[in-house]
Amino acid sequence: MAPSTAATRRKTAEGPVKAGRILKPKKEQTTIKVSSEGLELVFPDQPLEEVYGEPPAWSEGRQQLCDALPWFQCTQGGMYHNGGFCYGFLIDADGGTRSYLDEEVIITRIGGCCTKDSGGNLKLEKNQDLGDTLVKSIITSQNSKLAVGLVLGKFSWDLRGMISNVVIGRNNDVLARQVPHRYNVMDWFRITNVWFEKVGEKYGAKVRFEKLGLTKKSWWAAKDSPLPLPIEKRDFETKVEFIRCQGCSTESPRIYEQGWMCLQPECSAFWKIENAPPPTELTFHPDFLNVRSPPDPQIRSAHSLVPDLLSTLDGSASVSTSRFAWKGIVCPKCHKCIRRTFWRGWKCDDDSDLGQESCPFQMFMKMEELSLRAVLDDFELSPIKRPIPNDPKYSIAQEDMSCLPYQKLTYHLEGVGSITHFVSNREINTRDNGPDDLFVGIQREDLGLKRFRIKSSLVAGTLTSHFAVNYGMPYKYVVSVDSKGFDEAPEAISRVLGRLSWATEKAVLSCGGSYLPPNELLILGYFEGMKIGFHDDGESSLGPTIATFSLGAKATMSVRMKYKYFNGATRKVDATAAGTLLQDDPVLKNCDLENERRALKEKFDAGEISSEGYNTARQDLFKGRRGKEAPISVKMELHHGDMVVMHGENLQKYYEHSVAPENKMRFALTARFVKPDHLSKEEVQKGLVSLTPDQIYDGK
Ligand SMILES: O=C(O)CCC(=O)C(=O)O
Repeated sequence: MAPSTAATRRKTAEGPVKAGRILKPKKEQTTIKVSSEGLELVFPDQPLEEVYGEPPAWSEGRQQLCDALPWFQCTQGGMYHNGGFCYGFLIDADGGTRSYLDEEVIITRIGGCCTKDSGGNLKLEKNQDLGDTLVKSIITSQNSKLAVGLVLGKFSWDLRGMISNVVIGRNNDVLARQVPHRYNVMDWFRITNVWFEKVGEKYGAKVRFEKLGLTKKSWWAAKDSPLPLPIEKRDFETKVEFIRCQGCSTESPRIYEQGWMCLQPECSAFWKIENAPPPTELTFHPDFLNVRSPPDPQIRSAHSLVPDLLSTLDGSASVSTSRFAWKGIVCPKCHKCIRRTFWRGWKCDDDSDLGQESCPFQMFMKMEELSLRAVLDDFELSPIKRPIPNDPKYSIAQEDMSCLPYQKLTYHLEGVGSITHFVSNREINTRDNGPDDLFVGIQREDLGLKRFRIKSSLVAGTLTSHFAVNYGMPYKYVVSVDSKGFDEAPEAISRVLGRLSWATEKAVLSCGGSYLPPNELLILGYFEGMKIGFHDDGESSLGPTIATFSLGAKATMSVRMKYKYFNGATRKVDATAAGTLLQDDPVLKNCDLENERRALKEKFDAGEISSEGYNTARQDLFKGRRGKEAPISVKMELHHGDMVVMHGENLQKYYEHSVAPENKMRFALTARFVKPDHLSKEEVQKGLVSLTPDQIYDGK
């Protein structure tokens, strides 16, 4: 027999708890509630039992976990599947009715096909069958003898000032164990059974996992529980009984104590014990819980449970800036999953996950300099003068000779603004203190580049896919980046500021604008595979001009109209709810339904239709149309040494841009004018620029 669990059986006043659906109690409640298909059972709180050990890896945030574990790369949902296989599974608050967990066996629902009801509880909204992607991938992993990594979530809430940790336990009751963290890596498990249960009027899939390594006591076992029996003393003879259904001739296992049922949803005998619906209080058959599969060397995991990324880093620049080097690691001291927040490495008490206890571990690499040869495939082989792209899909640039040796290309977006691309070349790049020297210089400085949390991210805690640091006036847009004063700026930064001031002036004056000297410089650093997604740099505290200087790897910059201006309405929340109409539709050139929208706007402006009439007409116009992203208007290849100046407030208001570098290391240094109003004296002080004559750039 398998070792008996030492789980404390918890009883309610009414009797044993029959299900493991956990509801978050309201603040003032002092009891834990467990629902059994609508029936809420209340039992008194009791002290938490200590667990036997420590998880091999853990995190308080989902992002950290996913960043460090290759077998659990899903920031949402309970299952990580890829290419048709299930690799990782989260056992969290909503395992469904009859969830079960002991030291070696876990039974839970497969997830998916659910919506949240008004209380935030998951409800099956449609039948989950063998065609469901999650069900298919779990069955494929089972058939392929692929072990699945399990993560135990802590369902915690503050109960009378103490954190409760509730785990579903043996015979469907609830274990109150001190699960140490929000996410706790358990172990590798084999999938032993996948079947369907009726839930209300629908049916959904369930899975039984069995721990692969039976020799070691599980860390989540109760502290004082007995050690597991040695393998040679285990009972591998007990088997789950399989019975053939007379209706569909398919075998189903005997899973429930109360009787055998056909578990094929399409069979008329499905979910019936002797032709009658089963009792609501179903429990698992002891054999189904106690059966253990004999060791099978063919069942293996596809990954390491806790990858040792650090041991693979040799300190060379090409390794430390590669894609895998900005993955998370598992702290070798405290086993916390840590993201690579810092340019030079990892720090266990980084501030990417707020409110965590700290551990002194940090791993900062020396970061050897990367040569231009390593990041530019066509270094020394690239054309001295680049042909101007004239793909009719995109806006065509106008070239002028006013800034030679730069090729000066200007894209005019009617009624919106202009984008000026200063295309560099070998002559410019190789000059003393030019882009080639600056690429080396900037790598030598410890600029304090860091990844920050994206404030508006759909998935809380997402970090930017680039490192950033700000100099000069504070710039708090998109991410809040602590600003350092220009008086602390290294030489290379001041020289870049000189260049960007030159480019800003040239671009702005040539389109009749007024030049505001930049007083802020944001440095972005990209490793292999990093990028900046679509965003705008518009903010009322910023001037209308933004100038960017590129160093290192080539990148593609794309500029497109924002969704709402292209479509005339905000994004639909879901297929049924229409997006909100723009209050004041600018009807930009090349927006969707441009002529129709313009005609309606003209009628409205001329007072021929009321505001309701205008809205109804627009709603009719957009009816049944799927909104879509605007096509790319301007596409630019940004090369080492190039500068781009975006000018016009409306450009940031109506358009957005993204940049995707192509190789291992790139820096983008972006200068803006931040309006000094509302800033403190100290903040204004940071933005004071005094370039030496040598740092002022003359365009050569
Ligand atoms: O990497 C780049 O060139 C883009 C920089 C950028 O978009 C920004 O700083 O807002």
